[in-house]
Formats: sequence, structure tokens, C-alpha cells
Amino acid sequence: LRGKWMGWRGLPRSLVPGSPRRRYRKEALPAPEAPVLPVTATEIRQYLRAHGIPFQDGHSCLRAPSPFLGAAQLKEQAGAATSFSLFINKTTGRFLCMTSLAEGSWEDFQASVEGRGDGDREGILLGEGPGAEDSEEIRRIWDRALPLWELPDAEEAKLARVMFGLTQVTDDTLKRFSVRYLRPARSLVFPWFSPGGLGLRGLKLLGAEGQGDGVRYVETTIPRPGAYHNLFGLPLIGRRDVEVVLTSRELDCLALNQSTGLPTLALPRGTACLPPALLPYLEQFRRIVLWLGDDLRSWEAAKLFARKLNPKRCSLVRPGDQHPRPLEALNRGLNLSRILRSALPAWHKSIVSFRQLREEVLGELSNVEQVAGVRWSRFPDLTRLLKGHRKGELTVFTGPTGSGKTTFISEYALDLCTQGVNTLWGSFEISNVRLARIMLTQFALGRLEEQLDKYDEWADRFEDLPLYFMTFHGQQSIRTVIDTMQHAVYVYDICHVVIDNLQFMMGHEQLSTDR
Ligand SMILES: Nc1ncnc2c1ncn2[C@@H]1O[C@H](COP(=O)(O)OP(=O)(O)OP(=O)(O)O)[C@@H](O)[C@H]1O
Repeated sequence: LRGKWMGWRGLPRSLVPGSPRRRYRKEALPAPEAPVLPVTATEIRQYLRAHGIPFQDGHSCLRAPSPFLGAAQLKEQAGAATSFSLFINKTTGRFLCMTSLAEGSWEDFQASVEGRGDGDREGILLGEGPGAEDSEEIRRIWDRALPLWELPDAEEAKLARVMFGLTQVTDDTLKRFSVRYLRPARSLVFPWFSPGGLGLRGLKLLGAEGQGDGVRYVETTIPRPGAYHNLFGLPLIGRRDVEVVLTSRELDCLALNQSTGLPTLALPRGTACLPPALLPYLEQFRRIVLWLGDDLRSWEAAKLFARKLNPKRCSLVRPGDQHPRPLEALNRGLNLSRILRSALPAWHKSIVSFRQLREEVLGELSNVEQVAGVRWSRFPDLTRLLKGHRKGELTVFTGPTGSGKTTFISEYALDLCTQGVNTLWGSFEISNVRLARIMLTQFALGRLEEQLDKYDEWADRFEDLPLYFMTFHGQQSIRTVIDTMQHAVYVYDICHVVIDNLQFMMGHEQLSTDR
């Protein structure tokens, strides 16, 4: 069956979101967050108390009555348990009103409470829906996609099931999760419905390409990955559900829900990140099991996400031979409920015995290659020397002035970033525009100034990289820089921070006295 699939390459051009006819956007980079004024949970609590706003303490957010509701919504909510519909993130202060979907920064919230919000409060901060162009594309694709069991050609449906590993997943499960299939793109289509049944907000297309003996999956989202915040499976979660299993792929979510009957969700960008914007939707759960995948990277991601979700309510399924990812477990006839029961608590006491560590140590010993970190794809010699990029380590790169440090480090970081290592740059010496130009040229493997017609295409791909830039230039206070890094680590799950270079960040005086 796979033979038929070979040779097919990605989506037809017309279905690729963000094709070159896209409007020109001013920023070629993911919008660099302006340096943030950090706020602490204590300050948020103090502020709410000082303004007489009642609140409840949640796992990762504070809940308060929403000032962003219209009269009708207020009436609807009166007396309901959900009247505390405003969720304020304890780490960043960003808020989301679950009823009106208004969202904004801590400063926006304060401005609104103090009557400084511009215009009337209601609606001004409404979470952006898809742009008109995206909406049209979303609707067009969704209308053309069919449920798998309605495909006119039974052979084609069978082939699709084999390619996506769905032979054990029933039509009923696919129906429950509203999964469709787009024939021209040979892709599964996973919908993103707005909470509260407000319609279709986005789509994820999952294509499968035959590659040697295996299959390579290609994901495309509308809107683009940075704005794709769908927790797949959310419409099936009941208000009273207090337990959930988090997975990193929609297919795993289907497999788990089918075989255990438990509420199950899939993260929009897999193990790459857990955007804090999703935390309010997970507040209702007293217990969260993370079953993200079958490799060490998924395990690392699970530990990182558990910290954000509050480790006290999280358990983690440890990858291992008998713990593959959920879809594979289903296909191998394993008992998924039993695997879930073996999940380990994420919360470590301050003192542990070796007994609690032995499983993790075994994991490290049996995955020596993965423990070595992410290898550079273009620098085999570097991989030979350093083995790979590992989190929590510091590398100092030195060389004479003008010897090519910036040029090399941007290649080095780009290599990792294209493999999914979330990267934060602090370019204290050269401007971000110049740095991005260097990196974009390296990314495109050619001189874009000679082929400007290709600019948008490359810029679009570059924009989707998990790459962020601090907006500092020249000497900075270390405190401000560290605060910004911490913020980026929380919001974007940054695993690699590049500082170019230390002298410019700290100023010569500090360095010479601080040797
Ligand atoms: N491998 C290379 N081959 C040819 N030219 C290079 C190479 N690497 C860097 N260059 C060029 O050398 C110049 C200096 O490079 P770069 O700015 O990366 O050096 P640097 O060590 O970071 O400098 P500084 O010490 O001023 O920070 C640039 O014009 C760059 O394009």
C-alpha cells in the first residue's frame, strides 16, 4: 500500500497557508516581546485585594470575576459556579476571560480596573480571531474535507488508515473528535473549535509521506504555528471532569480516549512548547497525566510542562519499551489504562532515595545517545567534540575580533533551532535586523538580495522557527536581562540562550573589575 504513497510531496501549493500572495508584514521575526516588567503572584494578590476584587487561588492562575462581560453575559452567569471567569496567570499576570475571550497583559488589566482602558471596557481586548484570509482558507479546506468513512473509494480509506496508523481507531472515535480527511492533500484534518461553540477558529493538517521503510508526518496549521493555540479534544471535556491525560499528538489523543474512555487532550505544538495561554483551560483538573511520547525529549518536555502546570497535580508516563506513545500502544495491543496507572508523580520531595531515581537512571543508561543531546546536523566535528547540545550547560566561544564568532554562532544556533530547539538570542553588539539578515541568509543557503522574489517564501519559513530575540542593545543591567530570559523560558519554553557578546552586555568596566 505504501508504494502508492511514495513520491507525493506535501500539500498542493493552493492549500499551503501563507503562500507568497500573503500580505506583506513589517516584522520578519516573531514579534520580539518588549522587555517585560516582571510581576509576582504576591503583587497580583495585593493588587486585587487593594481594589476589593475577590479571587480564588488556582494551580497556575488566580480566578476572579471578569470585568470584561456584557450585561447579557453577566446575567447568564449570575450565581453560576463559573462566575469567576477571569483567569490571571500567576507568573506573567496575563489574563483571559473564558466567557468573552478577552485577553491581555497585566498592565491592560490594571488599566481596565482603574478605568484607564481606552474606550468602553467590553470587547476592546477580545482575543483575535483568524484574519479574513485565514478564515476563508479554513472554511474552504474544512468544507472540502470528508469523514474517512465517507470516502467514495474504500481502498483509499484503507490506505489512509494504514499511513496514519489508524487501523485500530474506530469511526466512532474519529466522529467524536470531528476528524476529517482532505483527499487532494492526503491529509487528516483536525479542527480547532472556539470554546463556547463559537465556530471554527483554525485547522491542523497532518500529511504522511512515504520515506524509505517508514512514514514521515508533516504538519501544517492555520493560523501559523505561533498563533495556533488549539487544545485538541477540548469540546469533549465536561465541566465536572477533574482528570485529564495530555498527549503531544492528535492521533495519540484519539487512541487514548478510545481505549480508556478518559478525557484526553493534545497539545497544539507537541513537545515543543506549552503556551501559557492554554493554562486557563487546564485549571479545572485536579490531576493531569502527561504522556507525551517515547523518547527522552518528550520526557524532558513533560517535566518542564509539569512545572508550569503545578507539579503537585501532575504525573508523568515514563518512556520505555513497554511505554511507547499511546497510538503505538493501542496498535501493539498493550493495556493503556495500566500504563497510565504506572505514571510517576512529577512532584519530588526535597530528599529522595535511590529507589525513586533508579527508573530515571536506567532511562539515561539505556538512551545514551539521546542523553548526549541534540546533534548538529551540519557540523559533525562539533558533534564529535561536544556530542550534542544539552540543556543546563554553558558554552563559551572565544576568538579574536572579526574572526567570525557571530557568523559561526548564528549558524550553530540555527542548526539546533531548525531541529526544534527553542532559542533566545541576545544580540548586544549588532542590531537584531542585521542579525536576522545574517541568519535568514544562512537559513536560505543563498543570497536573498539577488532573488528578492523568494524573500516572502523564506521569511515565512523563518518566521515559523522557534526563534526569539531580546530587544536589548549595548550595556544592560544583569537583573533586567535575567528577568527577560526567565520570562522567555516560561512563555516560549526556551532551551538555548545565546549571548553575543558578554562584553557588550556587561560593559567593559564591570568585566574588568569582576574577573
Ligand atoms: N567562514 C567565513 N568565511 C568568510 N568570511 C567570514 C566567515 N565568517 C565570518 N566572515 C566574515 O567576517 C566578518 C566578521 O565576522 P563576525 O562579525 O562574525 O566576526 P566576530 O568574531 O563576531 O567579530 P567581533 O569580534 O567584531 O564581534 C564578517 O564580515 C563576516 O561576514
